[in-house]
Amino acid sequence: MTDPAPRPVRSALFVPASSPRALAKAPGAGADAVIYDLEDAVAPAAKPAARDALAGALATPGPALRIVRVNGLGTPWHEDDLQAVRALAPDGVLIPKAEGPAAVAKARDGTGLPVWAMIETPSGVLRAPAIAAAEGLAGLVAGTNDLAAELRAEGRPAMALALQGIVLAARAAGVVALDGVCGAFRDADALRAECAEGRRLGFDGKTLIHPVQVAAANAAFGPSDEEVALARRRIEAFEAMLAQGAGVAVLDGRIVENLHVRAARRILAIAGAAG
Ligand SMILES: CC(C)(COP(=O)(O)OP(=O)(O)OC[C@H]1O[C@@H](n2cnc3c(N)ncnc32)[C@H](O)[C@@H]1OP(=O)(O)O)[C@@H](O)C(=O)NCCC(=O)NCCSC(=O)C[C@H](O)C(=O)O
Ligand SMILES: [Mg+2]
Repeated sequence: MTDPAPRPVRSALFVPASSPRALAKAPGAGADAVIYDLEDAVAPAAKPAARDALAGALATPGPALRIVRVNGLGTPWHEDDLQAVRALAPDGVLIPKAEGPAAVAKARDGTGLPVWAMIETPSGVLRAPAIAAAEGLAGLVAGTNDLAAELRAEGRPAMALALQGIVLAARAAGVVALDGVCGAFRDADALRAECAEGRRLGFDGKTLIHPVQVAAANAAFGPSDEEVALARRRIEAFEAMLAQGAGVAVLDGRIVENLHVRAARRILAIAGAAG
């Protein structure tokens, strides 16, 4: 098992490519990634214009990772979307409703970009390990709205197995795992609770639908000051122990082993990258 790239993706803001105001606002929203959406946020009649609008939106590089969500395999827009994305060369392409590695290969071959895959159907959940292991796959994204509808599930607890399966598949393949959106975008408490739950499950970050949600996700999925301080102390304790020729250290009454040091280094890398 390898670890996801240290570039943090604590927050990934969906922005409808059909909304000029949102397109203008997204790069400055403070999210680690912006997902330019051509799929569900864009009405069928608006799709060609939304595709054209991406050229302007992606013209200026920004600090955020820039990913375009195309319409799915089997829709009338998929091929044109892939072609447009190849020409625009963002940082990645996101495929919705992924149900197998073939869809990943098609997106990778069609765009030449790292592929992100939404897991949001029962078949997608069951095949998440193969999707995550596909060549060129950078991350899995839980699509909790579609998934809830398809499962006829009510609320996140009813989707626990699926969410854990997505994290499990991502971890086994060493790719990033992003949690689904919190649709109640004016409800700060609901968002905080979902972020905390997502982090406990092991997700690296959360997808979002409104700029007002970015700060909470960055805070929840980034290491806290306490975590950074503890990580530093664990590394120091372990290195001091190594210098004395011992195999494990003890800090605050708890054992510190190699695995804790690896986790501590990852925390420091994320904290450093996130500034
Ligand atoms: C939900 C919204 C429709 C609300 O929009 P609005 O009513 O315009 O909100 P505000 O008036 O509060 O907006 C204030 C300003 O912020 C800009 N804005 C709003 N949302 C975004 C955004 N996502 N990115 C960038 N900027 C944004 C507005 O333009 C206002 O700007 P200004 O006028 O200049 O002040 C809207 O937030 C929205 O459309 N959100 C995205 C919805 C979306 O992308 N949905 C699809 C992805 S989620 C999904 O598909 C889940 C998954 O597939 C699953 O199955 O679970
Ligand atoms: Mg969806």
